[in-house]
Amino acid sequence: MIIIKEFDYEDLVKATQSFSQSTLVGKGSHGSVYKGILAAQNLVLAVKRASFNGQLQPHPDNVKKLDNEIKVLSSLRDRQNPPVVNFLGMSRDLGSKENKLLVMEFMPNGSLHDLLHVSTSPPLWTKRIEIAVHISRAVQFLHESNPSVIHRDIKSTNILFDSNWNPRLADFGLAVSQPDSLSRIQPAGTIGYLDPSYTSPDKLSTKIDVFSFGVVLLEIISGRKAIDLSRAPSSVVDWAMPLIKEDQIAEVCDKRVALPPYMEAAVRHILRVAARCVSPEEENRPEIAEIVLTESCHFIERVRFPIWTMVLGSVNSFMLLKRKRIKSVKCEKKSEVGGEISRGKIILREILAELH
Ligand SMILES: Nc1ncnc2c1ncn2[C@@H]1O[C@H](COP(=O)(O)OP(=O)(O)OP(=O)(O)O)[C@@H](O)[C@H]1O
Repeated sequence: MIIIKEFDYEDLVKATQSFSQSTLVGKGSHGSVYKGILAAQNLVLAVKRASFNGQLQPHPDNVKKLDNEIKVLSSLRDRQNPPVVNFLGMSRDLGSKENKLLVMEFMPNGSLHDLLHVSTSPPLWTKRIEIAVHISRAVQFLHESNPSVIHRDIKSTNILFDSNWNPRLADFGLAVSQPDSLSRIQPAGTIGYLDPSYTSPDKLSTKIDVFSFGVVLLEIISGRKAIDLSRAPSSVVDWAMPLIKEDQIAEVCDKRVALPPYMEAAVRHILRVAARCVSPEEENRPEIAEIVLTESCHFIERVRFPIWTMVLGSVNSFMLLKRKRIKSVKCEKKSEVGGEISRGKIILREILAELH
């Protein structure tokens, strides 16, 4: 992986065709992201610029958020292949706020939000579980980084897929790094994902990310948006919680894709984890490490187990077939050896002979 820390501003202007509409990927609350191609280095980039908010200069609040994003992403850069969007660098400091640009690896496969709510082919259940496990690891990576990072805006639009369709956490505009002066940071986030008890700066903790992660889990399993005003209740949490409590798992599951019976246990487990994550009381929510280290192993084991039962099932059918075919052989063998040879041994010997 090529890591370039500082990009020439003019090169980025050229790469994005002067921030043309045709290269605009999307606009967020504080910045716009453009797709850029640096032909010389054979790099496809996502270039983020602070929004101007109708002014001639980028708005200072937006520049602050972009600065924050650069600071947090650069602090997470050390690890190889981090589960967050790959930070490549920024524009060389020319002393002008207008020229401040964040440069990331381009994520070509859209967001989890699009996959769940826009795509005409919603993800299969194994993919959903894989995504859930990946995101839990990404959140753990942030919380266990040194210094620890709280994302504060975990949501399906901020989970982007890389070229291998692995989900990565993006948009660190609201992220806080622990040594920051926490007492001055006002609560922020996105309605529908925001921990309702996060009402004052002193309530900031990693558990607010755990709450948002729980909402994302509910979204992944149900295929419902975090907030859908066309439904009652509009919040996925308010809708799903009573159903999970009554163990009405099938009711919560996205009906666009049939849930294979062997995956029911894994999905039930994820929904129970989600219910704990979105618990109104912070102390009842698990730490992300607990979810990743214990629960995700269960997800995988529970999903893999049926594969083994299928393999064992096929071996069993094969044995039965063989058993029928060698029934007569068995009698001949018995008389041949003149002794009591166990039925199992003969069957096994015959099968092994055939396999040779
Ligand atoms: N590295 C990237 N590669 C490809 N697309 C990206 C990348 N980063 C962001 N985007 C896309 O650019 C758009 C703007 O992203 P941004 O993170 O600024 O805001 P947002 O998450 O959409 O909104 P908000 O800031 O309100 O949370 C989104 O459509 C997002 O999917």
